[in-house]
Amino acid sequence: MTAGKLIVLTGPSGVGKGTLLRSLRQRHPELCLSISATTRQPRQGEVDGVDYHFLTRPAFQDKIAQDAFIEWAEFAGNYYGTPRQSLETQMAQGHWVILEIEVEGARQVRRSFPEALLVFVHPPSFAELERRLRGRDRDSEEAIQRRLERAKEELQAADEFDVQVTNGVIEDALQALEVAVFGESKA
Ligand SMILES: Nc1nc2c(ncn2[C@@H]2O[C@H](COP(=O)(O)OP(=O)(O)O)[C@@H](O)[C@H]2O)c(=O)[nH]1
Ligand SMILES: Nc1ncnc2c1ncn2[C@@H]1O[C@H](COP(=O)(O)OP(=O)(O)O)[C@@H](O)[C@H]1O
Repeated sequence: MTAGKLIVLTGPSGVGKGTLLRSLRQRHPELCLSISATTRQPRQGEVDGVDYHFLTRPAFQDKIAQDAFIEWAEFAGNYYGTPRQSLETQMAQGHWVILEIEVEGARQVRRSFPEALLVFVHPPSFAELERRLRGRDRDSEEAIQRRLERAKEELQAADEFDVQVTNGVIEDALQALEVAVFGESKA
């Protein structure tokens, strides 16, 4: 069995990580996406076990105690973590696995998996980040404010990562991401 590759996509909430990953996986269906656990309430249309594994805080804390996450972090008042077992199974099968996680979790992955490829996504400007967060109309004003506060810190950490991509024109960002992951673009 060959070990797979681990790729981390990080950057502020609302920058377009999820959007980029959806497009990347349309072009490269062989890429596996890790499904995170969270204590956040499901948004309308989100499905347990598909978008996230939705857990109560005590259940999440039990899993922390059992060392069931390869990384976890608190973000905007909720816990988020990457389940260890499914990731290790996919990697052992030789799959390439992508994590879409915030910066603190990405730092933990760097420590545990130094060979992982870590990609940081920038917004074209802070004003555009705010516009995207508001435009998707999914979070309360309080949740948006917490994401924007956190974004300021996260943007300062960009230099810690292997590759930095700016998500201005989506096609350009996708191409840069493809080059980072595969060494070439299909576009
Ligand atoms: N550390 C960590 N962060 C995660 C994980 N899953 C999601 N996140 C990040 O948590 C933040 C909030 O996620 P979410 O509430 O779904 O909001 P959204 O990404 O802005 O739509 C985002 O930056 C996600 O990338 C995880 O397993 N671990
Ligand atoms: N390159 C882009 N140009 C304009 N809008 C974008 C771009 N990428 C993403 N968006 C929009 O920005 C919002 C946030 O994107 P999303 O993928 O949910 O971000 P994240 O997963 O990083 O929180 C969505 O409404 C999405 O359609």
